[in-house]
Amino acid sequence: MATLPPGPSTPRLAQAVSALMRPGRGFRQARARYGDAFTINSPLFGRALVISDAAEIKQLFQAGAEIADNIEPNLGRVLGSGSLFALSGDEHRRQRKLLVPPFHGRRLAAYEQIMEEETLREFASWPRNQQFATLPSMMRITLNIILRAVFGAEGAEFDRLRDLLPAFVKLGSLLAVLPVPKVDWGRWSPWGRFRLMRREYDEIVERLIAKAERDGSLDEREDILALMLQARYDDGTAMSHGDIADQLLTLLTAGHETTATTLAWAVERLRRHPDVLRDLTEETRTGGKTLREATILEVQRTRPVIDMVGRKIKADGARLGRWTLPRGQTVLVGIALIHEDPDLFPNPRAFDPYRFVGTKPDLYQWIPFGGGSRRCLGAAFATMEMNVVLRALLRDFDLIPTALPDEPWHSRGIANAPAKGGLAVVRPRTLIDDHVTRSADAPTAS
Ligand code: HEM
Repeated sequence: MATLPPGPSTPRLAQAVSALMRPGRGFRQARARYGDAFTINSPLFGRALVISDAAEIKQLFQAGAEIADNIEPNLGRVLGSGSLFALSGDEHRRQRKLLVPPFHGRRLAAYEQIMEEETLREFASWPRNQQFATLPSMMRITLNIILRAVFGAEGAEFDRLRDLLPAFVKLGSLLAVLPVPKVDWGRWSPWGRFRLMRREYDEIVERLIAKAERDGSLDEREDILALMLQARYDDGTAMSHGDIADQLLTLLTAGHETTATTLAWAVERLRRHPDVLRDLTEETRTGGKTLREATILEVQRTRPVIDMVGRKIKADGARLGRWTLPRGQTVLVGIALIHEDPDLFPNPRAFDPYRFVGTKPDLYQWIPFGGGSRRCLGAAFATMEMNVVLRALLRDFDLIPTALPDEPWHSRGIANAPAKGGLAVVRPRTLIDDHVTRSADAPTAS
């Protein structure tokens, strides 16, 4: 048996409850006590090695699927056996190859219009001069964006999915971090309710697929469902309807809450950093984006909404940095831990977007999207989405700074959100503001 580093000796359940109640804290305390690698014991992962050393993380992310691959947590059971989250090795590679094209280049640019429209639609309902939590609003924006990107035109099925998915994702996200019970408690149990929702989701998707297959202009559509129906594996075969349903659900769930919680954190951080907010507002209103892009990077560094990713060791005696690991060993990468490494990010607890101005982060050190061959498929999509939403916010509203204490972390199951939902107070910008800004910017006559 491999010698793993020491770690907290509290019982499994206590470690899991603490991780849910106070996300991030347990890992930080363990790192302070045991160093950058330690062992935890959790009901979901068993005895797992947690690493946060940059070189070891890089090695793990770069290891081939025959050395380190999918951790296979409950996500597969929640999202379906065809979901990318459930697949390993060649099958993962095969499916991922088909899913990459909609998330890059020209295809990606086609979604910007949807992002702007959905943002403005939601912003129209924002209360003015009155405190409100932005998270529910960000959730509606990101849900509507991903629904439209995935299914294209709106309609009855679309409306039903808009109602069904928030509850479905919320329950699924919680079930994904709980062990599956050995006994089936029937339809009223959380898993039972989840199965009923899944059945309804499958029926809706089947109807949408049938409609799309009758659509004479399928090849002109930009939505992901249409692209998947036309995609072919290397051997020329098409995706099965079951696999399409699983992948679409994967995109709908993975792409919705994570982006919304990051946006709520952006609001929370910016209101507490008025200097950054002022520069950012000015930049946006004069058409720039450099500081906004850096701000998104810094929000994700300081408030990574997913605080760990995992891999399962697939080879006997695999070497990972200082460790020789047995087949089956779970390794977790502490995302928040490496983001707080002072050797990589000086003064790491400070919120300082300027650190990313004029430089791109190292993608093995700045890892809110994970890394390697399983890195988040929607990273570019999410980044563009956050950029569009923040651009509209800063352009159309004055976000009022606050002296309130920082919002603590709150675990929603998979994603960690600001506990008060990213409270905001906004004042709409008026034509008078625009006029004043323009006059102030204009060169003064001597
Ligand atoms: C700020 C927003 C987001 C964050 C923080 C995030 C984070 C992550 C993380 C940490 C992983 C696991 C990576 C690993 O194991 O190395 C992941 C995987 C994934 N994400 Fe995201 N994600 C975000 C948005 C999105 C969006 C918008 C989509 C789709 C539209 C998406 C789709 C996926 C998919 C399909 C995977 C599985 C990739 C695979 O197994 O090959 N994510 N994401």
